[in-house]
Amino acid sequence: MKTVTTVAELRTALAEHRRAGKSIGLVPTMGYLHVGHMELVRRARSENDVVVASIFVNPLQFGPNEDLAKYPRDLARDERMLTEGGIDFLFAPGVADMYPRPIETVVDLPKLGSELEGAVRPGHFAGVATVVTKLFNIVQPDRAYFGEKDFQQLQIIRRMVEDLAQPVEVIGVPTVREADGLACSSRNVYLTTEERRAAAVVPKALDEAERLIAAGETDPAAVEKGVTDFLRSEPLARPEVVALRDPETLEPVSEVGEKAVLLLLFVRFGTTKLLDNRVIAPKSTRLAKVA
Ligand SMILES: Nc1ncnc2c1ncn2[C@@H]1O[C@H](COP(=O)(O)OP(=O)(O)OP(=O)(O)O)[C@@H](O)[C@H]1O
Ligand SMILES: CC(C)(CO)[C@@H](O)C(=O)[O-]
Ligand code: BAL
Repeated sequence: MKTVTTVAELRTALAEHRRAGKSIGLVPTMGYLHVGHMELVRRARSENDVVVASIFVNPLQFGPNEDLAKYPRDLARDERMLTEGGIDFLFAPGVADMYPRPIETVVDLPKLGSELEGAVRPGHFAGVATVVTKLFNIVQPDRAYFGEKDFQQLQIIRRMVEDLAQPVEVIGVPTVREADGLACSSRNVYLTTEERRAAAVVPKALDEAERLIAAGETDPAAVEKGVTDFLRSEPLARPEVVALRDPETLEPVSEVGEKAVLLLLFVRFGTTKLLDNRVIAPKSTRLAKVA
């Protein structure tokens, strides 16, 4: 694996492979890697001739009061993990490499990007869409890999690629979890021992939603309230988003049970924000599965 920090160097290295007709897979990350990231790497490795991972803690997607400065970083450890994962290039630019001048051009999805997590983090998804577009332009990958853990991000990137005809296949990878069900996340290291124990309530809240819907609840507001109450039964959990939505458009649903619905959670423990979600299958499929 070769670590590259400048746009020019990466472009030169990849041009040769592209000329030789090799397919290129991209795994964009902010580093401090864990087994969730490595699952993206494994998928990319199995589906492409050349694999590029990027590590860039993108200032554009952090709000003024967010954790940009303290975001966990360990490049040497990440390099070891990516070498083991068998990737070809690590693109690890500095801020001056990615943004030599303050950026004037922004990719924004004002509607999709301002809801749910976007309502709690104004401007976040414009920062994500802009940096992902720039990474796509630099790497020109055939395929790019994103985790379903960040479900809204994945749908925003899919929509951006469709709207702007970006020539990339976007691949969503299922969420990798810890033994107690908590989704692996770089920010889990911020949790105190007590908060980490308490955080197991988040995946359990997804089960609670399934239970309520399987028991016949069809009113989305009632399911959202049931899940919020369940989360609040854990004193350290502060639910900020508990929303049932259409999995593709992310729009509110009027009823649950007939169609697949997305449950999206954004829950704070102290200053740490945790995300999780589940697409809950329609009743008919669940019955079919039982039969
Ligand atoms: N548990 C996971 N399973 C699958 N993919 C994941 C998981 N965690 C992160 N990813 C994906 O890895 C990519 C890079 O994510 P990122 O570097 O922000 O890590 P993260 O663990 O989500 O960090 P944070 O704690 O800051 O949210 C994203 O596409 C993200 O969805
Ligand atoms: C996609 C991404 C690498 C863009 O900075 C980031 O939002 C992330 O790690 O999910
Ligand atoms: N994991 C998504 C990137 C972020 O929280 O900024």
